[in-house]
Amino acid sequence: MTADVLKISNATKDRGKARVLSDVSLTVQPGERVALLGHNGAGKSTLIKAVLGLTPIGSGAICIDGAAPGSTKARRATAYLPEAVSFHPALTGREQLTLFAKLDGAKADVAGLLDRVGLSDALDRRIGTYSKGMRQRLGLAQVLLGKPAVALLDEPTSGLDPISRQDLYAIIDQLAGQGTAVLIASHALTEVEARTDRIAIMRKGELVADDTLTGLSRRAGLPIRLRVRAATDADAIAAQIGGQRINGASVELNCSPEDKMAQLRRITDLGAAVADLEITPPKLEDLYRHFAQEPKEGDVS
Ligand SMILES: Nc1ncnc2c1ncn2[C@@H]1O[C@H](COP(=O)(O)OP(=O)(O)OP(=O)(O)O)[C@@H](O)[C@H]1O
Repeated sequence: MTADVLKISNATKDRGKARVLSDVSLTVQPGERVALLGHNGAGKSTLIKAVLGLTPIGSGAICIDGAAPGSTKARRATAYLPEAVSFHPALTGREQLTLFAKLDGAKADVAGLLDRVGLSDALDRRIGTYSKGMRQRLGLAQVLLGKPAVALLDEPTSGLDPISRQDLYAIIDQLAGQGTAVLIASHALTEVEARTDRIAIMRKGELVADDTLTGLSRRAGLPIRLRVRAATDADAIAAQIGGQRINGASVELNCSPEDKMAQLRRITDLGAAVADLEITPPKLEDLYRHFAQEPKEGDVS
């Protein structure tokens, strides 16, 4: 089993009378990409700041590659990309990254790194002329530079166009591929659904879910949608399997995760009467709504 390179155990923090972190335990392993989700004010930034050693926790423990937050070892092992990363506008991308490499004491292939993040055409341009997406890419080049054990990325794709977002996630994949444990705080559910290994959801300072998409689906028990396209007679299919006719040719029905296989067997028993079958599991958006929203009175969790 791989060791957890980031280990947060029962972290609790109060700000005045408000509990902003409540018994939060979360681990990230080398090469793992974990999404940290939650409504505004749920405590994501506070947790990241605590890992960076910028704000102390009241009780519990945080361990980064075996070291305490804020210690020299932890700081060397951690890279952080804030939501709106800023650099010296008068420096070029190459100069800025060379400066970081010197500060880091690392021998770096600066031009190669800038090429990796798609900035090879802009390496000798002043950062003041960069777009937001270019600055984010430069920020990720800085993260890649240190080969960190842990990378904390706060809304890394906010304000970027769709292609830049995809590029950024490709770079994040490279980062994880080199063994970095990546924690991504985000509100972009569709992106993290496709590009992370595990989803952690915070609600009012508590970690209310921490699992793979499949695990979250199972726990939430939200229905799976089956859409059956009839070869000729949709009414006959609806009569046999139930569900609703949604157009001339298809029938749609929802089933629980436990009933899925039984339903599929009933559908395949219909043989050539079925032309096609689509299975749609709950989307992260539905799962997020399920876990991040406050339970209503009478709900059983
Ligand atoms: N410096 C501060 N002083 C007092 N309270 C703060 C401070 N920073 C954050 N808080 C409070 O701590 C709680 C958690 O805030 P935090 O910024 O961690 O949430 P978040 O999940 O990162 O939200 P967002 O998605 O809006 O960035 C909120 O109630 C917030 O008002």
